[in-house]
Amino acid sequence: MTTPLAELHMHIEGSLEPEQIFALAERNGIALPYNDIDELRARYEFTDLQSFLDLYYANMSVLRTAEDFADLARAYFARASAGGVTHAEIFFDPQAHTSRGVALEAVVEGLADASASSEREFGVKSGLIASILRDKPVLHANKLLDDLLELKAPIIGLGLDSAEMGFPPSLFVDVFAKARAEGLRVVAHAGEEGPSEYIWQALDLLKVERIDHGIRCLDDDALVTRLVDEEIPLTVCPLSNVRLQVTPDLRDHPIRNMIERGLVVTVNSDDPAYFGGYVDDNFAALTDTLGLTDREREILYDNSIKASFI
Ligand SMILES: Nc1ncnc2[nH]cnc12
Ligand SMILES: [Zn+2]
Repeated sequence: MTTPLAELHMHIEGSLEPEQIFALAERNGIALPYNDIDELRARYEFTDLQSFLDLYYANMSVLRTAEDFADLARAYFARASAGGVTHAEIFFDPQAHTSRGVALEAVVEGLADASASSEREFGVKSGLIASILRDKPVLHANKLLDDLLELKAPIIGLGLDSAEMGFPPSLFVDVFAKARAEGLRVVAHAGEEGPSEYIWQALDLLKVERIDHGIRCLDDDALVTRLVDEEIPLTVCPLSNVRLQVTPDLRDHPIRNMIERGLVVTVNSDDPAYFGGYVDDNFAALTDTLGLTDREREILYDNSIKASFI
């Protein structure tokens, strides 16, 4: 029997592979600013989070219909399943689509359709987490939640992502309070590029149940103690951290230190089409580079199931 493994931090738009970008551009009659896949791939060199986000949002132009979103999610489930994933809680960024004229209904319909059959088709139990773009106006976030509730979108939770610095969790207290009151599970990206203060805010003000990334907690001993004592899971993304230069090299990645300090760490791919691979590729890289032990792997797998909402 396969060992259960949950992927808890993966943006479905970040699983859009270069080949799919070209196929969807052709299907939807969209002109791309690249002549071929190699020219596109040459752009996958990032200096920080924003340099990645610029390309990530630009490439979404090919996603137009419910079918596009369903195909994207099915391709992810197939690949994740091959990599040993049995549960997946996937983020999507509704505002990145509605802002360019794609109806929220189309986004939700496509993703919900693929998610509803992921267990039967791919052996991956799944749930959807709508994520707020924190670098957009707060009023847009409130409207997004209202629209999702009105649509009765089959989401399990609300998240917070996009450019972190200068967009603290404190801006989103009201929308997170409403989401919790509506029975949604809540998570937030915090402490990826931003300071440990943003992790405190996500816990104290948004009352999140997991922190996405969170590696900057290591700057703050009192925060580490809190995260350990309250067993707050951190969804860490090692290859992402290296590609976005949050960590200089995988050899320097603090994941072992985090495990040793008793943090509830999980391993995830974040944006697998952009950062060098899926969750199994992240585990393989940790094994090759840091000599991840069988015991550490077992802890990380166990943590992923404990931290899962589904
Ligand atoms: N690593 C990341 N950080 C913040 N927002 C994101 N959206 C997609 N990937 C992200
Ligand atoms: Zn992320």
